[in-house]
Amino acid sequence: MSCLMVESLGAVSFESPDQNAVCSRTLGDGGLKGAPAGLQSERRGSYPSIDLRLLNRELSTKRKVKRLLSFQRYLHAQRRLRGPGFQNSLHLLDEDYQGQAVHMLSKVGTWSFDIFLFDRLSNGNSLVTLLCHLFNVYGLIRHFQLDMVKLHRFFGMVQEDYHSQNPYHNAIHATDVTQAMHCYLQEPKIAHHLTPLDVFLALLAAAAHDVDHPGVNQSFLIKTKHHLASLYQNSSVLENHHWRSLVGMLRECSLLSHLPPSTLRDIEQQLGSLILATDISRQNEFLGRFKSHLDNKDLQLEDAGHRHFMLQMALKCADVCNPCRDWELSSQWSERVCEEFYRQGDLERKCHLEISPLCDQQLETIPVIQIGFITYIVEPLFEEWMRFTNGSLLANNMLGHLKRNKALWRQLLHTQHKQAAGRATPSRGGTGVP
Ligand SMILES: Nc1ncnc2c1ncn2[C@@H]1O[C@@H]2COP(=O)(O)O[C@H]2[C@H]1O
Ligand SMILES: [Zn+2]
Repeated sequence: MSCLMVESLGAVSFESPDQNAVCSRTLGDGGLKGAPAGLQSERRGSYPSIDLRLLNRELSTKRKVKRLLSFQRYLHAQRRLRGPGFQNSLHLLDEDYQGQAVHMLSKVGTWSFDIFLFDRLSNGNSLVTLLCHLFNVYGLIRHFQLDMVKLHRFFGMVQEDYHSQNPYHNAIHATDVTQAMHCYLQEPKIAHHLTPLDVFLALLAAAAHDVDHPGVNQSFLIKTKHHLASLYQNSSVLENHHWRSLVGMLRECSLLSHLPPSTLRDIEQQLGSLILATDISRQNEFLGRFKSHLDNKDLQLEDAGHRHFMLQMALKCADVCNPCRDWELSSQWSERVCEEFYRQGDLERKCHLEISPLCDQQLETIPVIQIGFITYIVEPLFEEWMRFTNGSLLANNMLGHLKRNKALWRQLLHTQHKQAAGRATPSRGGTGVP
Protein backbone atom coordinates (compact mmCIF):
# COMPACT_ATOMS: atom_id res chain seq x y z
CA MET A 1 0.00 0.00 0.00
CA SER A 2 2.88 2.30 0.88
CA CYS A 3 4.45 1.60 -2.53
CA LEU A 4 1.11 2.31 -4.17
CA MET A 5 0.96 5.74 -2.55
CA VAL A 6 4.52 6.54 -3.57
CA GLU A 7 3.83 5.41 -7.12
CA SER A 8 0.55 7.31 -7.26
CA LEU A 9 2.33 10.54 -6.39
CA GLY A 10 5.54 10.04 -8.29
CA ALA A 11 4.12 7.86 -11.05
CA VAL A 12 6.93 5.51 -12.06
CA SER A 13 9.69 3.81 -10.16
CA PHE A 14 13.23 3.95 -11.46
CA GLU A 15 16.86 3.59 -10.53
CA SER A 16 18.37 6.52 -8.65
CA PRO A 17 19.80 8.78 -11.35
CA ASP A 18 23.49 9.23 -11.93
CA GLN A 19 23.63 12.93 -11.22
CA ASN A 20 26.88 13.51 -13.06
CA ALA A 21 25.42 11.97 -16.18
CA VAL A 22 22.29 14.10 -15.84
CA CYS A 23 24.42 17.18 -15.44
CA SER A 24 26.63 16.59 -18.45
CA ARG A 25 23.55 15.84 -20.55
CA THR A 26 21.81 19.06 -19.70
CA LEU A 27 24.43 21.63 -18.83
CA GLY A 28 23.93 23.31 -22.17
CA ASP A 29 20.38 24.50 -21.62
CA GLY A 30 21.06 27.55 -19.48
CA GLY A 31 23.00 30.13 -21.45
CA LEU A 32 20.62 32.22 -23.53
CA LYS A 33 21.49 35.70 -22.42
CA GLY A 34 19.83 38.76 -23.84
CA ALA A 35 16.49 37.37 -25.05
CA PRO A 36 13.38 39.36 -24.10
CA ALA A 37 11.86 38.63 -20.68
CA GLY A 38 8.68 37.27 -22.22
CA LEU A 39 10.69 34.43 -23.70
CA GLN A 40 12.51 33.52 -20.51
CA SER A 41 10.29 30.59 -19.57
CA GLU A 42 10.39 29.17 -23.07
CA ARG A 43 14.17 29.46 -23.10
CA ARG A 44 14.49 27.41 -19.94
CA GLY A 45 12.48 24.63 -21.50
CA SER A 46 9.22 25.67 -19.88
CA TYR A 47 5.83 24.13 -20.57
CA PRO A 48 4.10 25.30 -23.74
CA SER A 49 1.13 27.56 -23.11
CA ILE A 50 -1.23 25.10 -24.81
CA ASP A 51 -1.28 22.93 -21.66
CA LEU A 52 -2.27 25.86 -19.52
CA ARG A 53 -4.98 26.92 -21.95
CA LEU A 54 -6.44 23.45 -21.74
CA LEU A 55 -6.22 23.50 -17.97
CA ASN A 56 -7.72 26.96 -17.73
CA ARG A 57 -10.69 25.96 -19.86
CA GLU A 58 -11.50 23.45 -17.14
CA LEU A 59 -11.93 26.11 -14.50
CA SER A 60 -15.36 27.05 -13.32
CA THR A 61 -16.66 30.60 -13.83
CA LYS A 62 -16.36 31.18 -10.11
CA ARG A 63 -12.68 30.33 -10.11
CA LYS A 64 -12.07 32.47 -13.19
CA VAL A 65 -13.60 35.47 -11.47
CA LYS A 66 -11.57 34.80 -8.33
CA ARG A 67 -8.39 34.61 -10.36
CA LEU A 68 -9.17 37.78 -12.24
CA LEU A 69 -9.59 39.61 -8.98
CA SER A 70 -6.52 38.15 -7.33
CA PHE A 71 -3.49 40.22 -6.42
CA GLN A 72 -1.22 38.09 -8.53
CA ARG A 73 -3.17 38.77 -11.66
CA TYR A 74 -3.07 42.47 -10.86
CA LEU A 75 0.67 42.25 -10.32
CA HIS A 76 1.26 40.38 -13.55
CA ALA A 77 -0.73 43.00 -15.44
CA GLN A 78 1.37 45.70 -13.79
CA ARG A 79 4.56 43.91 -14.78
CA ARG A 80 3.46 43.70 -18.37
CA LEU A 81 2.60 47.40 -18.40
CA ARG A 82 5.92 48.35 -16.88
CA GLY A 83 7.94 46.08 -19.15
CA PRO A 84 10.41 43.30 -18.47
CA GLY A 85 12.73 45.40 -16.29
CA PHE A 86 10.10 45.71 -13.56
CA GLN A 87 10.98 43.27 -10.84
CA ASN A 88 10.64 44.85 -7.44
CA SER A 89 6.90 44.75 -7.13
CA LEU A 90 7.16 45.51 -3.41
CA HIS A 91 6.74 49.13 -4.53
CA LEU A 92 3.11 48.36 -5.17
CA LEU A 93 2.44 47.53 -1.56
CA ASP A 94 0.11 49.63 0.41
CA GLU A 95 2.14 50.91 3.36
CA ASP A 96 -0.21 49.40 5.93
CA TYR A 97 -0.01 45.98 4.35
CA GLN A 98 3.74 46.20 3.97
CA GLY A 99 4.03 47.15 7.63
CA GLN A 100 1.99 44.12 8.62
CA ALA A 101 4.01 41.79 6.36
CA VAL A 102 7.24 43.12 7.90
CA HIS A 103 5.74 42.65 11.35
CA MET A 104 4.91 39.05 10.47
CA LEU A 105 8.56 38.44 9.57
CA SER A 106 9.50 38.88 13.23
CA LYS A 107 7.65 35.55 13.77
CA VAL A 108 8.98 33.81 10.69
CA GLY A 109 10.71 31.12 12.76
CA THR A 110 7.48 29.92 14.40
CA TRP A 111 5.72 26.80 13.16
CA SER A 112 2.26 28.39 13.19
CA PHE A 113 3.36 31.13 10.73
CA ASP A 114 0.37 31.82 8.45
CA ILE A 115 1.88 31.68 4.97
CA PHE A 116 -1.43 32.51 3.22
CA LEU A 117 -1.88 35.69 5.24
CA PHE A 118 1.77 36.58 4.66
CA ASP A 119 1.28 36.15 0.92
CA ARG A 120 -1.77 38.44 0.94
CA LEU A 121 -0.01 41.07 3.04
CA SER A 122 3.04 40.99 0.80
CA ASN A 123 0.76 41.45 -2.22
CA GLY A 124 1.57 38.07 -3.73
CA ASN A 125 5.31 38.58 -3.22
CA SER A 126 5.78 36.23 -0.30
CA LEU A 127 8.69 34.33 -1.83
CA VAL A 128 10.74 37.42 -2.72
CA THR A 129 9.94 39.06 0.63
CA LEU A 130 10.86 35.97 2.65
CA LEU A 131 14.08 35.33 0.71
CA CYS A 132 15.24 38.95 1.10
CA HIS A 133 14.59 38.73 4.81
CA LEU A 134 16.31 35.38 5.35
CA PHE A 135 19.35 36.24 3.22
CA ASN A 136 19.77 39.33 5.41
CA VAL A 137 19.19 37.53 8.70
CA TYR A 138 21.68 34.77 7.88
CA GLY A 139 24.27 37.30 6.63
CA LEU A 140 24.44 35.57 3.23
CA ILE A 141 24.58 38.81 1.22
CA ARG A 142 27.70 39.95 2.99
CA HIS A 143 29.30 36.51 3.20
CA PHE A 144 28.95 35.76 -0.52
CA GLN A 145 29.35 39.43 -1.52
CA LEU A 146 26.13 39.31 -3.48
CA ASP A 147 25.09 42.20 -5.69
CA MET A 148 21.72 43.45 -4.38
CA VAL A 149 20.34 44.35 -7.83
CA LYS A 150 21.21 40.93 -9.24
CA LEU A 151 19.85 39.24 -6.12
CA HIS A 152 16.47 41.01 -6.33
CA ARG A 153 16.24 40.25 -10.04
CA PHE A 154 17.03 36.60 -9.35
CA PHE A 155 14.45 36.26 -6.54
CA GLY A 156 11.86 37.95 -8.76
CA MET A 157 12.58 35.50 -11.59
CA VAL A 158 12.23 32.47 -9.33
CA GLN A 159 8.92 33.72 -7.95
CA GLU A 160 7.58 34.60 -11.40
CA ASP A 161 8.46 31.21 -12.84
CA TYR A 162 6.03 29.52 -10.47
CA HIS A 163 2.60 29.18 -12.06
CA SER A 164 0.16 31.23 -10.01
CA GLN A 165 -2.80 29.37 -11.55
CA ASN A 166 -1.68 26.07 -10.00
CA PRO A 167 -3.74 25.51 -6.85
CA TYR A 168 -0.81 23.81 -5.07
CA HIS A 169 2.48 23.98 -6.97
CA ASN A 170 2.74 27.76 -6.94
CA ALA A 171 5.04 30.33 -5.31
CA ILE A 172 3.16 30.10 -1.98
CA HIS A 173 4.13 26.42 -1.73
CA ALA A 174 7.75 27.45 -2.39
CA THR A 175 7.50 30.09 0.36
CA ASP A 176 5.97 27.53 2.71
CA VAL A 177 8.77 25.04 2.08
CA THR A 178 11.41 27.78 2.50
CA GLN A 179 9.84 28.87 5.80
CA ALA A 180 9.78 25.25 7.02
CA MET A 181 13.42 24.86 5.97
CA HIS A 182 14.26 27.98 8.00
CA CYS A 183 12.58 26.38 11.05
CA TYR A 184 14.54 23.14 10.54
CA LEU A 185 17.83 25.02 10.25
CA GLN A 186 17.15 26.33 13.78
CA GLU A 187 16.98 22.81 15.22
CA PRO A 188 19.55 22.61 18.06
CA LYS A 189 20.87 19.33 16.62
CA ILE A 190 21.72 21.07 13.34
CA ALA A 191 22.13 24.81 13.85
CA HIS A 192 25.66 25.09 15.17
CA HIS A 193 27.13 22.76 12.51
CA LEU A 194 25.87 24.78 9.55
CA THR A 195 28.21 26.77 7.32
CA PRO A 196 27.01 29.81 5.31
CA LEU A 197 27.21 27.62 2.20
CA ASP A 198 24.89 25.01 3.76
CA VAL A 199 22.33 27.70 4.61
CA PHE A 200 22.62 29.30 1.17
CA LEU A 201 22.09 25.94 -0.59
CA ALA A 202 19.24 24.91 1.71
CA LEU A 203 17.28 28.14 1.21
CA LEU A 204 17.85 28.30 -2.56
CA ALA A 205 16.93 24.66 -3.08
CA ALA A 206 13.78 25.09 -0.98
CA ALA A 207 12.75 28.24 -2.83
CA ALA A 208 13.29 26.80 -6.32
CA HIS A 209 12.55 23.11 -5.76
CA ASP A 210 9.29 23.17 -7.81
CA VAL A 211 9.96 26.15 -10.08
CA ASP A 212 7.98 26.15 -13.37
CA HIS A 213 5.88 23.18 -12.17
CA PRO A 214 3.14 22.58 -14.78
CA GLY A 215 0.50 21.40 -12.29
CA VAL A 216 0.56 17.85 -13.67
CA ASN A 217 2.78 14.96 -12.56
CA GLN A 218 5.55 13.03 -14.24
CA SER A 219 3.29 10.24 -15.48
CA PHE A 220 1.18 12.81 -17.33
CA LEU A 221 4.29 14.17 -19.05
CA ILE A 222 5.40 10.67 -19.99
CA LYS A 223 2.07 9.55 -21.38
CA THR A 224 1.62 12.77 -23.36
CA LYS A 225 5.20 12.39 -24.67
CA HIS A 226 6.24 15.80 -23.43
CA HIS A 227 9.71 16.81 -24.65
CA LEU A 228 10.99 17.11 -21.05
CA ALA A 229 10.13 13.46 -20.42
CA SER A 230 12.40 12.40 -23.27
CA LEU A 231 15.06 14.98 -22.32
CA TYR A 232 15.33 13.45 -18.84
CA GLN A 233 14.67 9.88 -19.99
CA ASN A 234 11.46 9.55 -17.94
CA SER A 235 13.48 9.80 -14.74
CA SER A 236 12.90 12.56 -12.14
CA VAL A 237 11.59 14.59 -15.07
CA LEU A 238 10.08 17.42 -13.05
CA GLU A 239 12.87 17.60 -10.47
CA ASN A 240 15.53 17.74 -13.20
CA HIS A 241 13.57 20.51 -14.86
CA HIS A 242 13.26 22.48 -11.60
CA TRP A 243 16.99 22.14 -11.03
CA ARG A 244 18.02 23.08 -14.56
CA SER A 245 15.62 26.06 -14.49
CA LEU A 246 17.26 27.25 -11.28
CA VAL A 247 20.74 26.90 -12.78
CA GLY A 248 19.54 28.77 -15.88
CA MET A 249 18.28 31.66 -13.74
CA LEU A 250 21.45 31.80 -11.62
CA ARG A 251 23.56 32.02 -14.77
CA GLU A 252 21.24 34.49 -16.48
CA CYS A 253 21.44 36.87 -13.50
CA SER A 254 25.17 36.17 -13.12
CA LEU A 255 24.49 36.22 -9.40
CA LEU A 256 27.49 34.04 -8.58
CA SER A 257 29.74 34.93 -11.51
CA HIS A 258 32.32 36.43 -9.12
CA LEU A 259 32.95 33.03 -7.52
CA PRO A 260 35.67 30.65 -8.79
CA PRO A 261 34.35 28.25 -11.50
CA SER A 262 35.00 25.19 -9.33
CA THR A 263 32.91 26.67 -6.46
CA LEU A 264 30.17 27.53 -8.92
CA ARG A 265 30.15 23.98 -10.29
CA ASP A 266 29.99 22.59 -6.77
CA ILE A 267 27.06 24.86 -5.88
CA GLU A 268 25.14 23.83 -9.01
CA GLN A 269 25.77 20.15 -8.31
CA GLN A 270 24.72 20.37 -4.67
CA LEU A 271 21.55 22.26 -5.62
CA GLY A 272 20.80 19.45 -8.06
CA SER A 273 21.33 16.74 -5.51
CA LEU A 274 19.06 18.55 -3.02
CA ILE A 275 16.25 19.17 -5.51
CA LEU A 276 16.44 15.66 -6.99
CA ALA A 277 15.98 14.27 -3.46
CA THR A 278 12.45 15.74 -3.42
CA ASP A 279 11.33 13.18 -6.02
CA ILE A 280 8.69 11.40 -3.96
CA SER A 281 9.29 8.12 -5.81
CA ARG A 282 12.72 8.02 -4.14
CA GLN A 283 11.10 8.18 -0.70
CA ASN A 284 11.98 4.63 0.34
CA GLU A 285 15.59 4.98 -0.78
CA PHE A 286 16.08 8.09 1.41
CA LEU A 287 14.04 6.84 4.33
CA GLY A 288 16.03 3.59 4.37
CA ARG A 289 19.35 5.46 4.45
CA PHE A 290 18.04 7.81 7.16
CA LYS A 291 16.89 4.86 9.31
CA SER A 292 20.16 3.00 9.01
CA HIS A 293 22.18 6.14 9.95
CA LEU A 294 19.95 6.61 13.00
CA ASP A 295 20.13 2.91 13.96
CA ASN A 296 23.92 2.97 13.66
CA LYS A 297 24.18 6.41 15.32
CA ASP A 298 26.83 7.29 12.76
CA LEU A 299 25.70 10.71 11.50
CA GLN A 300 28.59 13.11 12.03
CA LEU A 301 27.42 16.61 11.17
CA GLU A 302 31.01 17.90 11.17
CA ASP A 303 31.31 15.91 7.94
CA ALA A 304 30.19 17.86 4.85
CA GLY A 305 28.76 14.74 3.16
CA HIS A 306 26.65 13.91 6.21
CA ARG A 307 25.45 17.52 6.46
CA HIS A 308 24.42 17.37 2.82
CA PHE A 309 22.41 14.22 3.47
CA MET A 310 20.78 15.89 6.46
CA LEU A 311 19.85 18.87 4.25
CA GLN A 312 18.33 16.48 1.71
CA MET A 313 16.21 14.99 4.49
CA ALA A 314 15.29 18.45 5.80
CA LEU A 315 14.16 19.51 2.32
CA LYS A 316 12.13 16.31 1.90
CA CYS A 317 10.45 16.95 5.26
CA ALA A 318 9.80 20.61 4.38
CA ASP A 319 8.27 19.57 1.05
CA VAL A 320 5.64 17.31 2.62
CA CYS A 321 5.22 19.05 5.99
CA ASN A 322 1.79 20.55 5.24
CA PRO A 323 -0.09 17.81 7.16
CA CYS A 324 2.06 18.75 10.20
CA ARG A 325 0.80 22.34 10.27
CA ASP A 326 -2.16 23.67 12.29
CA TRP A 327 -5.44 22.38 10.87
CA GLU A 328 -6.43 25.84 9.54
CA LEU A 329 -3.32 25.89 7.33
CA SER A 330 -2.99 22.18 6.70
CA SER A 331 -6.56 21.71 5.44
CA GLN A 332 -6.05 24.53 2.92
CA TRP A 333 -3.02 22.72 1.50
CA SER A 334 -5.00 19.48 1.35
CA GLU A 335 -7.76 21.13 -0.64
CA ARG A 336 -5.25 22.75 -2.95
CA VAL A 337 -3.24 19.62 -3.68
CA CYS A 338 -6.36 17.54 -4.29
CA GLU A 339 -7.79 20.25 -6.54
CA GLU A 340 -4.60 20.04 -8.61
CA PHE A 341 -4.89 16.23 -8.79
CA TYR A 342 -8.54 16.52 -9.84
CA ARG A 343 -7.74 19.06 -12.55
CA GLN A 344 -5.20 16.64 -13.98
CA GLY A 345 -7.83 13.88 -13.83
CA ASP A 346 -10.39 16.09 -15.58
CA LEU A 347 -7.84 16.86 -18.28
CA GLU A 348 -6.99 13.17 -18.69
CA ARG A 349 -10.69 12.32 -18.97
CA LYS A 350 -11.16 15.01 -21.60
CA CYS A 351 -8.15 13.79 -23.58
CA HIS A 352 -9.29 10.14 -23.29
CA LEU A 353 -6.21 9.20 -21.30
CA GLU A 354 -6.22 6.79 -18.41
CA ILE A 355 -7.01 8.76 -15.26
CA SER A 356 -4.03 8.74 -12.89
CA PRO A 357 -4.33 7.40 -9.34
CA LEU A 358 -5.66 10.01 -6.85
CA CYS A 359 -6.83 12.21 -9.75
CA ASP A 360 -10.36 10.94 -10.30
CA GLN A 361 -12.68 13.22 -8.37
CA GLN A 362 -15.53 10.76 -8.88
CA LEU A 363 -13.63 8.09 -6.97
CA GLU A 364 -11.18 9.79 -4.62
CA THR A 365 -12.25 11.98 -1.73
CA ILE A 366 -10.01 14.46 0.04
CA PRO A 367 -10.15 12.65 3.42
CA VAL A 368 -9.17 9.33 1.85
CA ILE A 369 -6.25 10.90 -0.02
CA GLN A 370 -5.11 12.69 3.13
CA ILE A 371 -5.29 9.65 5.40
CA GLY A 372 -3.28 7.63 2.85
CA PHE A 373 -0.69 10.38 2.38
CA ILE A 374 -0.24 10.87 6.12
CA THR A 375 -0.06 7.16 6.89
CA TYR A 376 2.32 6.04 4.14
CA ILE A 377 4.45 9.11 3.41
CA VAL A 378 4.41 11.71 6.17
CA GLU A 379 4.26 9.70 9.41
CA PRO A 380 7.17 7.36 8.56
CA LEU A 381 9.32 10.34 7.56
CA PHE A 382 8.53 12.53 10.56
CA GLU A 383 8.92 9.69 13.02
CA GLU A 384 12.53 9.35 11.85
CA TRP A 385 12.96 13.12 11.90
CA MET A 386 11.78 13.04 15.52
CA ARG A 387 14.46 10.44 16.27
CA PHE A 388 17.10 12.50 14.49
CA THR A 389 16.29 15.68 16.49
CA ASN A 390 16.25 13.71 19.77
CA GLY A 391 12.60 14.65 20.23
CA SER A 392 12.94 18.40 19.79
CA LEU A 393 10.10 20.78 20.67
CA LEU A 394 9.41 21.44 17.01
CA ALA A 395 9.39 17.74 16.08
CA ASN A 396 6.92 17.03 18.90
CA ASN A 397 4.76 19.95 17.81
CA MET A 398 4.72 18.72 14.20
CA LEU A 399 3.87 15.13 15.13
CA GLY A 400 1.14 16.39 17.46
CA HIS A 401 -0.51 18.30 14.60
CA LEU A 402 -0.07 15.30 12.32
CA LYS A 403 -1.92 12.96 14.67
CA ARG A 404 -4.69 15.51 15.30
CA ASN A 405 -5.11 16.23 11.59
CA LYS A 406 -5.27 12.53 10.76
CA ALA A 407 -7.95 12.07 13.42
CA LEU A 408 -9.93 15.00 11.96
CA TRP A 409 -9.73 13.51 8.44
CA ARG A 410 -10.97 10.18 9.88
CA GLN A 411 -13.89 11.97 11.52
CA LEU A 412 -14.70 13.73 8.25
CA LEU A 413 -14.53 10.45 6.37
CA HIS A 414 -16.89 8.88 8.86
CA THR A 415 -19.35 11.79 8.45
CA GLN A 416 -19.07 11.53 4.69
CA HIS A 417 -19.80 7.82 4.75
CA LYS A 418 -22.90 8.41 6.81
CA GLN A 419 -24.06 11.23 4.48
CA ALA A 420 -23.24 9.25 1.34
CA ALA A 421 -25.14 6.18 2.55
CA GLY A 422 -28.38 7.49 1.10
CA ARG A 423 -26.85 9.01 -2.03
CA ALA A 424 -26.12 7.40 -5.36
CA THR A 425 -22.94 9.34 -6.30
CA PRO A 426 -20.00 10.12 -4.02
CA SER A 427 -18.89 13.73 -3.60
CA ARG A 428 -15.49 15.39 -3.29
CA GLY A 429 -15.97 16.12 0.38
CA GLY A 430 -15.17 19.29 2.24
CA THR A 431 -12.64 20.26 4.86
CA GLY A 432 -14.76 22.15 7.42
CA VAL A 433 -13.71 21.42 10.96
CA PRO A 434 -16.16 18.83 12.24
N1 LIG B 1 -1.44 17.02 1.65
C1 LIG B 1 -1.07 16.27 0.63
N2 LIG B 1 -1.86 15.27 0.19
C2 LIG B 1 -1.53 14.46 -0.83
N3 LIG B 1 -0.37 14.59 -1.51
C3 LIG B 1 0.48 15.58 -1.12
C4 LIG B 1 0.17 16.45 -0.05
N4 LIG B 1 1.19 17.32 0.09
C5 LIG B 1 2.11 17.00 -0.84
N5 LIG B 1 1.68 15.95 -1.58
C6 LIG B 1 2.37 15.27 -2.68
O1 LIG B 1 3.72 15.06 -2.28
C7 LIG B 1 4.53 15.54 -3.30
C8 LIG B 1 5.86 16.02 -2.84
O2 LIG B 1 6.56 16.53 -3.97
P1 LIG B 1 5.85 17.67 -4.87
O3 LIG B 1 5.78 18.96 -4.10
O4 LIG B 1 6.45 17.70 -6.20
O5 LIG B 1 4.35 17.13 -5.06
C9 LIG B 1 3.73 16.72 -3.88
C10 LIG B 1 2.37 16.12 -3.95
O6 LIG B 1 2.24 15.25 -5.06
ZN1 LIG C 1 7.15 20.73 -3.55
